[in-house]
Amino acid sequence: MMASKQRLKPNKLGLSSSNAVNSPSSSTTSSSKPYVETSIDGQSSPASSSSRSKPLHFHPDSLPLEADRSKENVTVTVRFRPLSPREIRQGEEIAWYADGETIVRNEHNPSIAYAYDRVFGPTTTTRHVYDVAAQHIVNGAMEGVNGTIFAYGVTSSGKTHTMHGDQRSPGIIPLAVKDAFGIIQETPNREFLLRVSYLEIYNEVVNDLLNPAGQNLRIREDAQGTFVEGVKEEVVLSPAHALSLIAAGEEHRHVGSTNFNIQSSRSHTVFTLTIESSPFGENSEGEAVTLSQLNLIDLAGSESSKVETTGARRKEGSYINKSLLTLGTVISKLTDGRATHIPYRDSKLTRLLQSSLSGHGRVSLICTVTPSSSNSEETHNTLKFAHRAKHIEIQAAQNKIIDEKSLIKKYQNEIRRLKEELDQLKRGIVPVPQIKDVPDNDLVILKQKLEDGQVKLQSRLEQEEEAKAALLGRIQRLTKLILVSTKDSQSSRFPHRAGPRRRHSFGEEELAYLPYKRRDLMLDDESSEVYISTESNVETADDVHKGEKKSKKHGLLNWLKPRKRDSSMGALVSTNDKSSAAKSISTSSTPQGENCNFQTESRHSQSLVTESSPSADRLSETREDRDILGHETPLNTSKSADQVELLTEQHKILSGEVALQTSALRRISEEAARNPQKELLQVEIRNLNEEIKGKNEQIASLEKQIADFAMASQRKPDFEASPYVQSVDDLMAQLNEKSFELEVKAADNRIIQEQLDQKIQECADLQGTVASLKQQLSDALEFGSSLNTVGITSQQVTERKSLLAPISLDKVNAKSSDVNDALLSQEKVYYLGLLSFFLLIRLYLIRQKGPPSLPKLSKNLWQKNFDNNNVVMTQ
Ligand SMILES: Nc1ncnc2c1ncn2[C@@H]1O[C@H](COP(=O)(O)OP(=O)(O)OP(=O)(O)O)[C@@H](O)[C@H]1O
Repeated sequence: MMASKQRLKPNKLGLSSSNAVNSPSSSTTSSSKPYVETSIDGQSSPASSSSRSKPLHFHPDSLPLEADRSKENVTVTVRFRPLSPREIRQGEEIAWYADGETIVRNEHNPSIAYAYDRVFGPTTTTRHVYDVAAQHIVNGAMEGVNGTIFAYGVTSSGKTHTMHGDQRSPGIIPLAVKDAFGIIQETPNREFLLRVSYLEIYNEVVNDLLNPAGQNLRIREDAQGTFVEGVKEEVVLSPAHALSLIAAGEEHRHVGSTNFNIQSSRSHTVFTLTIESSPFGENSEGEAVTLSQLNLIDLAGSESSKVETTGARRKEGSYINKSLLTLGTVISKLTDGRATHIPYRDSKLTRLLQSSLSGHGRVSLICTVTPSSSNSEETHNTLKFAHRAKHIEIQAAQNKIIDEKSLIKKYQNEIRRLKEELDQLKRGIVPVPQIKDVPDNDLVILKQKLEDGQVKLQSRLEQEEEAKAALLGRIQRLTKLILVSTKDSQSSRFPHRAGPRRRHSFGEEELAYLPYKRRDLMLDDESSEVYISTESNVETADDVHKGEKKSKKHGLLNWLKPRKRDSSMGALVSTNDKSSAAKSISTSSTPQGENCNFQTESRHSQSLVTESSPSADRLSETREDRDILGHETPLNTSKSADQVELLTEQHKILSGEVALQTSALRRISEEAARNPQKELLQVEIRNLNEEIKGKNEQIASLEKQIADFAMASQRKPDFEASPYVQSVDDLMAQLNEKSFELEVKAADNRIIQEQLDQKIQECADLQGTVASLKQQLSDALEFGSSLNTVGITSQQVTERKSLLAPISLDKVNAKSSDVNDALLSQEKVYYLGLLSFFLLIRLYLIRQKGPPSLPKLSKNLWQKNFDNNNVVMTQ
C-alpha cells in the first residue's frame, strides 16, 4: 500500500531513487541537493544543512591523537512503517508519505513537506536504515568518536522495531554490535576492548537493566561529560555475548499494554557500547588509547491525549511526554543561536544525552512515523521535531586519551607487569645446594638437614606453582578480554580497512537473542504476515534464512579470537604450517553446535579466516582453540585449565540461553492460552521446546567434557617439558639418592643407638642398686652410737659414705664404659666395706654373749683375731 503510494507520487524534484545510498557518506551528502520548498511552519527546509557531513573512512594508523574537529550536523532520517492490520481494518487513510528519498509530504496539503537526510518508505528494511543512518556513527565510534543513535516517534510508530528488531529483521542495535565486531575483525593493527551497559529511564528513575539491584541510579558529570554512577559494565567477547546481555536486560525493561501497542515500551532505554582501542603489534607499547561510547537509544513513545489510559499507564505516559517535551525544548534551544540556557537538567533523558546533544559526538536521529490519518497530528509533531533537530551542529572529535580511565591500558599494563613477575618467578628457581658435599660424619645433622631441605623444597615448589598458575590464569583472563582480529596484520591484503566492508550475516546464536517476532502483537493484529509482505522484507527474511543456513552450526559466538598471545605467553601458531594438524575443540555455542567434540582440523587457509563465511568464523575459532589446546605453544601448563574455562564459559552461555528461552516459552505459552486459534504460536512453542531440548543436551555434553578434562588433567600433569620441571627432577633424583644413603646410615645408627640404650638401662639398674644400698647404709648408720663402741668414728663413716657417693646418671650416659668401670671398682670397695661391717657386728655380738659351743681356748683365739682385725680396720 505505502509502496504503491510512493510510486504514485514521484519525486517532484527529480531526485532519482537510484541515488539510493549504501554508505553513510552518501547518506549525509544526499541532502545537500537544493531543496527550497517551504515547510508548513514557514521555515526553509533543513535539507541543505547537512551538507557538511563528511564521508568517513577508517584509517586506524592515521588517526590523529589530537581532536580533528569538523563541523557536521545531526543525521536525521524518517522511517515510515506500513499501516497496521488494525489501521487497515479501520479504514485509515494515508496522511503522510515519503516523497522520494529525502522528503516527507502531506497527502492532503502537498505544499507541506519536510526534507531530511533520508526518508525511508514502509518497505525499507532495517538493514538499509542501518546502512544509511547508523553505520557511519558505528564507524566513528570504533575510531574513537562518540556516537548516539536514537529512535524517536509516537507510540507504536516502530521505534523498537527499528532499534531492536526481531529474528526476521534484526534492528539497529544488533546490527551495530555485529558491525563493531566486524570492524575489529578487519582491523588487525589495533586491539580492542568492548564493554556494554544497559539502562532504562522509567518514570524519571534510572535503573540498571544488567543489574536488577542497580535501581534509581544517579547521573553525574565529570570532565568527559555525564555518566550514570554505579551502572554495571560488562566486557563482551562476541556479538552473541553482547546480545545475550541485551536480551537479559530486556527482561527487566518496563513494557506494558496500551491501546495502541500490546507491548509498548514504558521507559527509554540506553544501550552503551564503550570501545577502547590501541595500536597492536610490535613497538605499540606506550601508544595512545582511544576511548569512545556508542549510545543506542530506544525512546518510549509519546502519547497523544486521545489515548485512553488510566492509573499506572497514565502516570508513565505523562513522564514519557514530559521528558520528550524537554528533549524537544533542548533541541530547539540548541538550534536557536540566542539561547543562553539549555535545560538539560529538566529531565533525566536530556541530562543523560547532554554530551551527545551538546555536540561532542555524532548523532543520528531516526524518527519513526506512521502514515495513518488517525495519527496525522502526532506524525506532524514528530516531523517538526526532526526538522528542528536537523539544525543541531556537532563538532565530533576523536576522544582524547585518558590513561586512568582506559580499561584496555590498565589491562595491558597489568598483563605486562604479571608477565614480568612470571619471568622473575621462573628465574628465581635456583638449584638447592649439592648435598653430596655435606660431610657424612654427623648423621643426625645430615638427616635433619635433608629433612628440612625436603620440606622447604616441597613447600617452595608448591608456592611457586601456585603463584605461577595464578599469574598465568590472570594473564590469560585479561588477555582474553582484549580482542584482536584473527587476520594476520602483516599478510592482510587490506591493512587499513578501506572500501566497502564485508557484511556479516547473523549466525543462529545471535538471532536466538532476538525475539522471534517481537512486537507484531499489535492490537487486533490478526495476520502477522502483513508486515513482511513487502519485497524488501522478504528479501531480508531470505537473507537471514540464508545466513541461518550458512551459519548453522557455525555460530559467531567466538567469532573473534581474543588477543593473540605474544611470545612470552606462547608464540602464535604459524597458520601456514600445514604439517601440524592440531586437535581442536569446537567452541561453537550455537543451538545446533557440534557438542564441542574433539575433531581434527588442518590449519590451512589463513586467508579463509578473512572471509565472511561461517566457515571462516569456524577457522578463527579453531585457531583460538589451537592456541588454547596448543601442542605448539609453551602454555601447556595451563591448557587443560583453559579448556575447562572455555567449556565452562560455553556452559554458562548456554545455560543463559536456556533460561532466556524458557522465559520466552512461558510468555508465548501464556499468549497461546489466550489465543488458542493462533497456530503460529504453537509452532513457536514447538520450536522453542526443541531448541531448549537441544541446548540441554549440549549442556549435558559440556558437563561431561568438563568432568573428563578434570580427570584427564589429574592423570596427566602438564608440566613435563618445562626447564622448571627438569631442575625439580634433578633435585628429586639427588634427594632420592641421598635418602637411600641416609636410610643405610640411619640403620647403622639405629643399632648403635640400641646398644647405647642398653647400656643406659644397665646403668640405671645399677644406680637403683646403689640407691638401695645407700639406704641400707644410712639405716645402719643409725646405729652410729653403738658403732663408736666398736671403734668406728663418725669420720670413718663419712669417709666410707663418700666412697659410696651417688653416681650421676648423666655421667653414666656421657661415658658409659668409664662409668661402668668406675662402678665396678666402687662396687668392690663397697662390698669389702660391707663385709667388714657385718663381721664387726658379728664379732661384737659374739663377744657380748659368746657362742655357746665355743671352748675357752677358742674364745681367746677369737678375741685375738678380733683385735688384729680391728687394727686392720682402723689402719
Ligand atoms: N517498519 C516496519 N515494518 C513492519 N512492521 C513494523 C514496522 N515498524 C513497526 N512495525 C510493527 O508495528 C508495531 C509497533 O512497533 P513498535 O513496538 O516498534 O513501536 P514503538 O514505537 O516502539 O512503540 P512504543 O513506543 O509503544 O513502544 C509492531 O508490531 C511492529 O512489529
